[in-house]
Amino acid sequence: MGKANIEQAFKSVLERGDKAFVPYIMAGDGGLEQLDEQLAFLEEAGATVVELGIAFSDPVADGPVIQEAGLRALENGVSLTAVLEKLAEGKAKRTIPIVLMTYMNPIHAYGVDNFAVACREAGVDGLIIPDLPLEEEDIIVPTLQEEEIALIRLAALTSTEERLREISKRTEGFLYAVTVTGTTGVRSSFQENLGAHLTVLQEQSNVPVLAGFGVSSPEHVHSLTEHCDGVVVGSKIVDSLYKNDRETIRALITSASISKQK
Ligand SMILES: O=P(O)(O)OC[C@@H](O)[C@@H](O)c1c[nH]c2ccccc12
Repeated sequence: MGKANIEQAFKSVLERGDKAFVPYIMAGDGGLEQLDEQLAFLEEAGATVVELGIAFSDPVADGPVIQEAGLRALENGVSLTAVLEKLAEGKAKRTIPIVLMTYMNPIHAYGVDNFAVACREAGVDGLIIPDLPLEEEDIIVPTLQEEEIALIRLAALTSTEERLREISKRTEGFLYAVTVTGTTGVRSSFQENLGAHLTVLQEQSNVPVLAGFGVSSPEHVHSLTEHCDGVVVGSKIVDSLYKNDRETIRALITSASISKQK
């Protein structure tokens, strides 16, 4: 359960020599009744952990593909409460760890302590909260620790060295190394010194380092995982799931699995 579940999932992938693959999907894109099947598909396709997004009216870090998926989810009437209920219902059927991605506003509306308890009851193992800076973490960290839920921190390319060290030290579950400046979404290439940046983060961090933002092809997965433990892929997965192009998703997930390609 919780943080330990995430740690175990990474451990077994990395110990067999594979890289970790974390797909991001928007909860309720296609209707919340699809969620259980979507999670089962990702688990069966070989994902390590799933990052599940909660639609929000003001998604500052999200690019166009994720924003549109969020609008579709909101049109389907999806809310944080509805997603947590759905996750709780399907909990016994899943083994793949779940990380929720939500902004602070819906958490405040829910009530911080109630939210942490509801996450545990729903089988949520970790959280990504992009608009929660290190300086404000105290409002939620103690209660997450009590419920043993990991808080995954984001390392930005623009952060100072000192800040990156602090983020690497504090993060739980994994370190989310953001590979580009700006919002989420497919990019054709990455900046030249990215490999060196990821290597520094790997050295500083006691947990796996995963690169995310702009990753959309097996080639990206191969080149990034030369410098880190795995990848997070959002827009490409969201787009492919919307088009029901499951083969593209399978191929992407398999590209992180070195043992399966031999
Ligand atoms: O879509 P991309 O470029 O593949 O990037 C992953 C990203 O979508 C996912 O991790 C995510 C969606 N919304 C976020 C907000 C902040 C940080 C990360 C995210």
